[in-house]
Amino acid sequence: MRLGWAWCARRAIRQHVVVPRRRLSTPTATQELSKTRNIGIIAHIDAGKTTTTERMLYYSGHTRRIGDVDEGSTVTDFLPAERARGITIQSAAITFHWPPLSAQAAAQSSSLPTLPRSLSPHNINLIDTPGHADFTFEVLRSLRVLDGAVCILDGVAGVEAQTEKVWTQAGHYAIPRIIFVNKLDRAGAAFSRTVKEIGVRLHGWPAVCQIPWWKGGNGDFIGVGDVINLRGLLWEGASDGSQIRPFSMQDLERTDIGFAGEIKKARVALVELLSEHDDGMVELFLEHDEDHLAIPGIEILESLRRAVLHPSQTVIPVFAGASFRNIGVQPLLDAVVDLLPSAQERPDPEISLSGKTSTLSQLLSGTDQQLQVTKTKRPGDVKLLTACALAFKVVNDPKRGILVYVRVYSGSLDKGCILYNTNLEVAERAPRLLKMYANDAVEVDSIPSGQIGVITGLKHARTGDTLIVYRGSNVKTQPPAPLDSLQLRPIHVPPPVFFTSIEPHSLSEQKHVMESLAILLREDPSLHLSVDEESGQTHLAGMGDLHLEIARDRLLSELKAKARIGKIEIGYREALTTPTSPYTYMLDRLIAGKPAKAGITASVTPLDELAEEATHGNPFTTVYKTEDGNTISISHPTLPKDEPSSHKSLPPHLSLPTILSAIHAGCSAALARGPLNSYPLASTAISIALDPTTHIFPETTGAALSSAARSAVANSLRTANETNSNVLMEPVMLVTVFVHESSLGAVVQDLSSSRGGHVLSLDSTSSSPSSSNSEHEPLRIDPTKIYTPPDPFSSSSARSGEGGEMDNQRQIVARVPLKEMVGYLNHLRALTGGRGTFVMGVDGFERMGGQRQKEVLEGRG
Ligand SMILES: Nc1nc2c(ncn2[C@@H]2O[C@H](COP(=O)(O)OP(=O)(O)OP(=O)(O)O)[C@@H](O)[C@H]2O)c(=O)[nH]1
Repeated sequence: MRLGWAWCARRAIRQHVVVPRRRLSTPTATQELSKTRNIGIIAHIDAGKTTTTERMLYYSGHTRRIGDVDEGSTVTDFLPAERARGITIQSAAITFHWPPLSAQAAAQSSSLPTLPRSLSPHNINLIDTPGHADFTFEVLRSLRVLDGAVCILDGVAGVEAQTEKVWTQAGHYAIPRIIFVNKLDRAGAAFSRTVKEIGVRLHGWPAVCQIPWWKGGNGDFIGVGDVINLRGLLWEGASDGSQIRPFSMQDLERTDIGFAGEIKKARVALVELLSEHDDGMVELFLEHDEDHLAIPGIEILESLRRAVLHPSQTVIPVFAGASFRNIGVQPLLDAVVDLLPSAQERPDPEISLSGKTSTLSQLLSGTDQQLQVTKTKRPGDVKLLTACALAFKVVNDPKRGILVYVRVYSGSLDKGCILYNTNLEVAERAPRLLKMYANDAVEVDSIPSGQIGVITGLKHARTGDTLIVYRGSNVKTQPPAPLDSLQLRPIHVPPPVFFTSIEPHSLSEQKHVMESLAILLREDPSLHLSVDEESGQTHLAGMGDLHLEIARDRLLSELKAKARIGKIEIGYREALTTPTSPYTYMLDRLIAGKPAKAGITASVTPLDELAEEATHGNPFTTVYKTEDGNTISISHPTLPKDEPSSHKSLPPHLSLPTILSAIHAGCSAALARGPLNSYPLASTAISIALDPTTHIFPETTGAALSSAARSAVANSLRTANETNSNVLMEPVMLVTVFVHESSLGAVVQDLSSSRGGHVLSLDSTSSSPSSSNSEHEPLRIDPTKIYTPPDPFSSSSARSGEGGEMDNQRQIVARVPLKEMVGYLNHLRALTGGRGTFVMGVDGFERMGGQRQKEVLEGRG
């Protein structure tokens, strides 16, 4: 027997064939979408994502040597900061083919289910995602553009906390997933236990598609048993893992009868499992006289595929390997092609338009009832849309400048097209389009729907922005409403909880420092920058201390900014305790050499959500919400929003939208710095009462209104602080800790007594906070009902499989102040003998106790 991919990869590698660039750049427009896989690799930090990706690139013939994470020579971890730390920080998107293009000759058909899809070359767009909790938003942003995912688990550590978190997030996006249990060569590796954990902690039925092959039953890890095709695959000979020797069941029965028997058991279990989830498999089973072993491998593959593509995926195909030893990667690539969907097979992307949500195809076909209502005035306008894409990653490449990675969802982005950015409300031309092959780029003329590519030369687009092309577009004009508000898959980024100060070494360095910061912010919108005009201080805020550490390193080393960076501190917030009376600020001075005049009447109150709800939908009131749970409510009783023709009291150069956005900007600036200790305000409601007869003059400009709003709000906040003294709020985290039962008491005691946390629940690991809060209850699976092959090393492993320690795993969910969680991992490890893990996310801001507030205000916090 000869394996198609093994043969092709071997030939490509033997001849040192790096597939010619021009061939790779075959116009993507002509490539069949059905032969494209947009996939991501998700996992816990250090599970082996980068190591596996390097092998994928090598076997696809794309690289000539296998990069090594430990040597810092990988293709995907290409930022110096990533290489230095050996971790992935930024998602890199790479395109390659599997099987290699040279396998074309071996392919006879790929669309018919009589042969596996993996016999003919497919275009794989691979997004490598970071594993560290501080980079959760990197992961979320990547998830939005994926059509499928490979989750890599460390076969020693099993399912880890971060994996569970990302897995659940991927589930919310309904992304079909398969699992690769990696590192099976390591001492303590336990495949069986890991498979059971998949069932219990990832809430799905593991479909064991491969079982590990240990030499002599308990020796080195040498290959896998292929349960789908009933054979053994032995990696031998070449050290690069390119030579794989297949063993038929007959061969195995002669040489390793125990292993052959286990493959058969696994096959029976696989068919039984599929029969419970796929009617097609029941029919096949009956057709083949109820003989589990007689069903052809291709039929098993098709049944698995149907189960994986089911919208609420409950069957999780599991594969085995050790990437570092070059074992298992080629069949994993086959599984990507065979089991994960093409863009055509994915549900329509979610959009929001004029604040309503719908899907892209409903919008394009005009079938969405909700949207019909909002666009009644000009229903034809959405038909002007010719292409729609999401900028999912911005990377500053030292050689090529700013690269904007996009996923196209409809139409085609053509070289030179004019893109309208609906987030930033600017239009810009796309001068060059590229396809990225790791560090290599190939210029293309277009990026069609369903594909991932790169635009260079854009000046504005940031990570997360929606880019549209419409008929009649022009760099100077906006698209007609409602197209101008179209947003693809919007995500919510919670407020930053750490910050640091940045001070350029000298005035002459300031420009470069600010430009470098602007690059960082374009790349990563979960970083926030605030410049305080009064003190001249610049603050950079982020989601975690590592997040800011990496930003700092990149700023200084990579972008060569010359600045002093302060220590990383917790981002506290300020809040009011009582409301203020309305305060009017009248501005009358020169701005940029011209007379400017404007008035603003503002009052500030602790946020009352009910009152805010009551104003919703009122044409005489405009409400903005800011990220820290503040609201800015502007009442304009003589200026109805939907009747601009009645705004006769306004000077001709001012429109209501200009006025509102200027006031919004001024209020936001005032909220960024509170009077108590210069922290931003949270849970504060600003009310502005706008009366054109007393606040707007012929000399009123947007800048004047903004400045007046800022002063009015800042004065109100100061008054509140002087009379009633404002309070500090601190970030509180929702923490989920996974521990063995024996450590439960100590960990709970530590969280609730020493760290001032509130334990919300104690549970077995079969429920998670994120899923239990959701409308869909997670599937609870009895681990004794999951098939697994025996673990030869189970007695020496840290956790046992069948029942055993896994049943004694406990999950603690608690709310704990962030300050108490700094450095918690080391403490948890000490309390749990190294076995406890945790994940956390911001749950909100809470008022601090008097003593703690005093400590922070005195600089001891
Ligand atoms: N023994 C063994 N070690 C492995 C295997 N795969 C990866 N490693 C090692 O595990 C460590 C982490 O591997 P990476 O590939 O960087 O893991 P990662 O998941 O990309 O990590 P992040 O980028 O930080 O999220 C490295 O030291 C690898 O050499 C394997 O199959 N066996």
